[in-house]
Amino acid sequence: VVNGEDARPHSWPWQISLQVKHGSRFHHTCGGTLIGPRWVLTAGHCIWPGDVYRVVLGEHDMSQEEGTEQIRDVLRIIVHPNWDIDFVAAGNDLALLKLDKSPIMSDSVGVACLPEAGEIPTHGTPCYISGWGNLYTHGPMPDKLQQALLPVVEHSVCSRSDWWGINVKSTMICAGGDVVSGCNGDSGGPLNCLGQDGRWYVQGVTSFVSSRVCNEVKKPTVFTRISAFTEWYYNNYY
Ligand SMILES: CC(C)C[C@H](NC(=O)[C@H](CCCC[NH3+])NC(=O)C(F)(F)F)C(=O)Nc1ccc(C(C)C)cc1
Repeated sequence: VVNGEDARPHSWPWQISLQVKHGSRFHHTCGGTLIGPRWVLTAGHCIWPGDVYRVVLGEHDMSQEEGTEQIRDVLRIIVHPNWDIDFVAAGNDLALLKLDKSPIMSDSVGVACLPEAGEIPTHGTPCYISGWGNLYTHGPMPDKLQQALLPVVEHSVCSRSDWWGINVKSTMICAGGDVVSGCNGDSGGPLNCLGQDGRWYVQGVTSFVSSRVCNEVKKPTVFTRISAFTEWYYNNYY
């Protein structure tokens, strides 16, 4: 997250760290959201065939053992059938991970609220991105979970030719601007938006930013719109 701040620990209890095994060690590669006791939603582009993953829940500071961390193995990975790493602009950048067993729910670990099918967050809805991604383009990863307020940019603006043009589809949400943005490593994490009922809903899964600079002017962060895939994840969730 570029130009964000340390999140209050465990204020986004559905935020997970997806970690990939290299040699004998695991390291953070993407964010994700706990959407059910044994199910995590992340980005399709976070998954590489043949890699071994694990999920860390209740994490805040990656450099400390805080006593709230819970580690789970990934039993099954279901990447959206229409995700294609060579056609990021087509969208469908989603994957479901089934955990070996449910984490223990607590103040630090909880399941996210998801939007109704087809719900579109309106222009200017307050949404926070959260993640352990780079603090700036090609910059370092933080130890503590970061967050930043990213107002929603409506599709009609985001799809202008000097913005994302045809690369942004109606199954995506744009949010943020030229100061705050997601960055590498935030992929797959949640876009947390305030609902009318005063609860936080995860409306998006962090998908892409400009390949030139994470917080490029007129290139807001682009998220997969979860409410466009309700049927897919319910059908795969058992
Ligand atoms: C150096 C990094 C920031 C490069 C940049 N990476 C990204 O945007 C990566 C993964 C993108 C999936 C495809 N590899 N996502 C992120 O960094 C995220 F913001 F989500 F955290 C990128 O490739 N961006 C990109 C790729 C394709 C498009 C097409 C839609 C034109 C647009 C942007």
